[in-house]
Amino acid sequence: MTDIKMVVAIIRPDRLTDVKRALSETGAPSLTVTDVSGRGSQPAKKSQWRGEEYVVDLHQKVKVETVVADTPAEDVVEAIAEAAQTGEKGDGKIFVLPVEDAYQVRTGKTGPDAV
Ligand SMILES: Nc1ncnc2c1ncn2[C@@H]1O[C@H](COP(=O)(O)OP(=O)(O)OP(=O)(O)O)[C@@H](O)[C@H]1O
Repeated sequence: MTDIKMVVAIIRPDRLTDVKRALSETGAPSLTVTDVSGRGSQPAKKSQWRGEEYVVDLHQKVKVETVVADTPAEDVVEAIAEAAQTGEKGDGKIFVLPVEDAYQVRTGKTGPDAV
């Protein structure tokens, strides 16, 4: 049976348009996008509010979740990485997770056919 994988990418918000395009071109156009904030090795920023200095250590990012069955997860990772990279700290990370099963609400299909 075909493996189902979820590729979770945390990327810069301004790379989203290019990442969406890259995913479509790779044959994996379906995705879920969430605004998130997070922390990696990107340094904290100092800001001021009403004269008080404070540290912003959580950065605005976008989480892109793509579940694939027929398209290899490695291709999805490569497409996202290429489209999301600027070379600066904070470009993000990509994780690949196994997916137990899938269910298509409209048709009742399950497994890879539902993806
Ligand atoms: N180990 C992790 N677990 C969960 N989320 C992470 C992890 N590493 C990074 N992230 C998420 O990815 C975002 C971007 O990470 P960032 O690019 O700063 O990390 P890095 O890959 O460690 O460093 P850099 O690419 O800057 O050298 C973080 O703000 C966070 O949301």
